[in-house]
Amino acid sequence: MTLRRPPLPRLLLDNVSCMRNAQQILRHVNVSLHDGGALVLSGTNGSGKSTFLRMLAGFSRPSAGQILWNGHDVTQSGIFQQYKLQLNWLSLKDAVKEKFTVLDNVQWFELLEGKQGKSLPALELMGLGRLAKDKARMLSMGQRKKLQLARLLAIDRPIWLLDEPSVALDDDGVKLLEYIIAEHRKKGGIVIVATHLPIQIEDAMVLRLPPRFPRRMTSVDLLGRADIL
Ligand SMILES: Nc1ncnc2c1ncn2[C@@H]1O[C@H](COP(=O)(O)OP(=O)(O)OP(=O)(O)O)[C@@H](O)[C@H]1O
Repeated sequence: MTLRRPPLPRLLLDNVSCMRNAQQILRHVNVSLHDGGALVLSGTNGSGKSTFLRMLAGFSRPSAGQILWNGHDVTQSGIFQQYKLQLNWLSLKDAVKEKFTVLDNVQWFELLEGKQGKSLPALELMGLGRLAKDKARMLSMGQRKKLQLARLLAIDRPIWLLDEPSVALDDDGVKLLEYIIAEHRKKGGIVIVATHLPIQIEDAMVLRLPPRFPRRMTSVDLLGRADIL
């Protein structure tokens, strides 16, 4: 009888800690995600959800531990180049160009990705098909969020990092978000969502970050306080 090794997790956080502005935000986090997996980061304002996502996106490094993609440390430069091409990042800054049409705002990202043909179907799925030719400045906040979600679908990368994806969406919009997340996972995609709002994601791991409290000022803070210098 041959013993098969279990498959490596696609993404593994191995005892990861993270600092921001000289304060510890995450301590010794261990998470393993296989294809089709989902992780929900919850917690109060300022608890570190966005910091966690930024670290996964490579904007900062863990202060301890490792983030492994297919078993490789993502902070190694050769690996990082490949890893970042797996990521689809939805942030609170929507990067919507108001003078461009709604369609151009999605198609531009798709073209940068070397892809074509998915932007209009993605906008239609998100209920923005009829606004495709309108200038993006005409969109409401919820519609702008749907435009961002259409970009996720058009770019179509495997690991979604979503920072507060349901903010500004109405109930039907949230259901649509939950639907596209479920469909992405069915195709083997991984989804990591930071949110303080309820969201239905089947079998998702939930990591609740503890609240953070005001702390003593650091030298970094003091340098930024002109009033006390
Ligand atoms: N640009 C920054 N520079 C330094 N510190 C920051 C910066 N942005 C946030 N922080 C600090 O990092 C900590 C975590 O913030 P973060 O934005 O990750 O929290 P969050 O859980 O995403 O909050 P929210 O629910 O309000 O979006 C907070 O204490 C915050 O003050």
